[in-house]
Amino acid sequence: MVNPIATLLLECGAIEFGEFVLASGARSSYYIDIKAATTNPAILREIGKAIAEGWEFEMVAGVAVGAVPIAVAVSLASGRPYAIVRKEAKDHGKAGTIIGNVAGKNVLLVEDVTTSGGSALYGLDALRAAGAHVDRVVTVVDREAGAREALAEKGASLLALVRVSELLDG
Ligand SMILES: O=P(O)(O)OC[C@H]1O[C@H](OP(=O)(O)OP(=O)(O)O)[C@H](O)[C@@H]1O
Ligand SMILES: O=C(O)c1cc(=O)[nH]c(=O)[nH]1
Repeated sequence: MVNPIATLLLECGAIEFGEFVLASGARSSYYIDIKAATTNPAILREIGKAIAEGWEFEMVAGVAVGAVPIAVAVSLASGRPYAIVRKEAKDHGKAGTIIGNVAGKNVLLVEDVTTSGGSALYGLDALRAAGAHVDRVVTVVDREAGAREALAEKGASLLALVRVSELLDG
């Protein structure tokens, strides 16, 4: 295994086999417990560094909850500000869906795992509606289950630190 992030995911036991229902409603015989990786500071730091060193951007953004620690790690590694896309709009205080001023910014959207791409598409639409320029999504693990194609239809490319086939095929 030459992909250092894939090695870290395997070492922390993030790949589990069993019966799982995914966010999209699909069923799967395996699950990438990405939170096992992103709650580990050493692994989170490496993920943040890999994304910060891999791509150019003015701001990084993530959809709550899973992508938030990743956006923060990328922000700390790059010195660039981050934004959070809420799953539900807040209706009190500074109401709204997006935390951070993304208008007119070249924003890199990050995801922890992509399966159907539903969460990434939601983030893309929300950021664009707020005036951000977003045409790239970087995911830690792409399950190679349609996200790439779904994002391409919206004019965005999906870039993955790890493809699930690398984890499953060894
Ligand atoms: O590509 P998709 O089919 O959208 O699936 C991937 C999404 O599913 C998971 O989120 P989940 O809804 O479990 O929420 P969480 O991040 O709040 O845990 C994961 O964190 C991704 O955001
Ligand atoms: O599609 C999902 O919901 C999903 C799949 C997976 O392997 N890991 C995860 O955290 N979410």
